[in-house]
Amino acid sequence: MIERRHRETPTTVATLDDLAPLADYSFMDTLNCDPEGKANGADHAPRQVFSGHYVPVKPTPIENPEYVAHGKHLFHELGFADSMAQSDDFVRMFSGDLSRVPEPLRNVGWACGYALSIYGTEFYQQCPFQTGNGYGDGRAISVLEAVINGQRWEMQLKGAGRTPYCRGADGRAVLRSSVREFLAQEHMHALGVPTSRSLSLYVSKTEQVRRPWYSEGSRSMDPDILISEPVAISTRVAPSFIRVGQLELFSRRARKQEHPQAMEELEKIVLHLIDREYGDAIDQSLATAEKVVLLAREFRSRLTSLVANWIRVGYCQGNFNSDNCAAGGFTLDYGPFGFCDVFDPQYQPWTGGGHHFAFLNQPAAAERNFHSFCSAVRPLLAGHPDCLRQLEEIQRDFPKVMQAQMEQMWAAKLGLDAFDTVLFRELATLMMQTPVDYTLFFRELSSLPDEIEPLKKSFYKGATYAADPEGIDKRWSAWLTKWQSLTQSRSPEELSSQMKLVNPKYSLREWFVVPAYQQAAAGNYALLRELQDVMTQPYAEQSEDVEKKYYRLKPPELFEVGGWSHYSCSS
Ligand SMILES: Nc1ncnc2c1ncn2[C@@H]1O[C@H](COP(=O)(O)OP(=O)(O)OP(=O)(O)O)[C@@H](O)[C@H]1O
Ligand SMILES: [Mg+2]
Repeated sequence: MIERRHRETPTTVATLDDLAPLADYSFMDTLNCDPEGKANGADHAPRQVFSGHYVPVKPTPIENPEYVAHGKHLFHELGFADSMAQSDDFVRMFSGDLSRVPEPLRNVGWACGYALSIYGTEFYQQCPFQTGNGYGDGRAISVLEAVINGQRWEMQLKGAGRTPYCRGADGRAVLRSSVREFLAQEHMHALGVPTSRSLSLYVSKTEQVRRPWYSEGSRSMDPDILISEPVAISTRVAPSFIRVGQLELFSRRARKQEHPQAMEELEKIVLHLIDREYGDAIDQSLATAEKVVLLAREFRSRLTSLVANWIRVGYCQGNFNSDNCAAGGFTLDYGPFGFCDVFDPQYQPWTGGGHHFAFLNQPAAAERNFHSFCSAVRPLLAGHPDCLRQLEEIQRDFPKVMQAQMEQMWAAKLGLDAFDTVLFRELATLMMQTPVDYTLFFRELSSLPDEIEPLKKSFYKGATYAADPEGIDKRWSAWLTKWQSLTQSRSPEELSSQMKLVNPKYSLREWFVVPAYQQAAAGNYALLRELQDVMTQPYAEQSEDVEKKYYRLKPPELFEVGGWSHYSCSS
């Protein structure tokens, strides 16, 4: 759990003409296109898509696009020149206008269907046709696969207009949600947590859409007004965007024998997933059934590690359905997410999300998604009893592996060689009763305080604390003494610096992001840039100025305010 070093390659891509030859659309030869799809991609009305892995769709460009931000670290990793993000042809392409891209870039993108399971239960109601054939990328359109420095990346526009899966909605994303997703992806990567990455963000200077939102200072749970917001297109990048829900779609069709190619389509999408996400871990020459067993084992390892990392950094995904669970084991879909302030096992910023997706329930939610994954790939093991048995075992042991990851993570946060149940239980109780700011507490602890005074910087001092401050302080002192005795064998310098690579100093709290997207909507990107800077070095001490602004408790007046502490709509 250390901060990623950014592998930078020399700039080789300075223009779209340099990028064009790196494009590789070979997936179109191995995966199936929707037979009813239109080659020109003029396919924007909601309809059922009965088969095929992808539908050709032309993005709908936003009007009068303006540059907002680009992912500088990703640009450098890819060898892209920073100046390209503001060049006319790049802006045009990544704000949705593919009409003039240089060959061999194509002027039609693609969208994919997927199914939905919520907490392990299959859903069809969200599909306008009640069949599952109308659900999928409703506003996400991929425009390119490219092999850059030996690595393959898919680039996907979000908010690029309607697709056959739009369900009657506008296919747009507003600047607010795009800024949130853009910053969070960069922050997550810098935290060392696997994630889709931010490439670029453009806003329209003229096009707006209406969305339900909160009036200023509103304490309502649900939005109480409709506001007009500028539309934006952000581009995210990953080796693939295959979701657990996507495997489920093809598996459901195979199970119900919906068409003659259904089983073959399931096998193809699973092999494609292995190729894009697990190429290093799974030997290509194996038979499909053996590959599937290895895939399940590797995905379990990635998913459990991912969720332990989310909890390490205080992240709640909020809507951890199977369609928001990337089969490559990284964070996907920053919708109603949040980074917590107060430590609260039930923290869930999304008012529609329910407790099953709350902060410390994420391991259980991940298990449900893993069950959905196992059910989806199981048909490929028919006739292979040994592989079926192995898959069952892998599925059955999920909680054990998850628990081991969690204990390892808590031990690392506390600078311990091994997890100590008693110490942790007392800490969790104290953190809830005081309560503490999660980020501040662990960061202060990482400086190895002699007494509890420095830790008090993280105290919110709620009713339980106020009723008996001396009593609680005493328990904190006793806890600290016990913790000190367990860490004594390590050199203090080494312990502290190791803990500071596990416990970030800065986290992307919602009340930092709100003013940044508000300013951005008024055309001022200064705060957004500052946040981009601060939050891409979350483990660094940074300047006194930065510390004063971003290393502090959440102001009391911002608790329980709609849009700042909770939200119902994320798009
Ligand atoms: N404005 C919109 N127009 C069309 N489809 C939409 C819109 N907003 C959301 N959707 C679709 O509704 C579904 C549920 O939305 P959700 O918030 O999980 O996804 P999202 O944030 O749009 O997408 P992703 O999971 O791709 O990050 C998704 O399939 C999404 O494509
Ligand atoms: Mg989603």
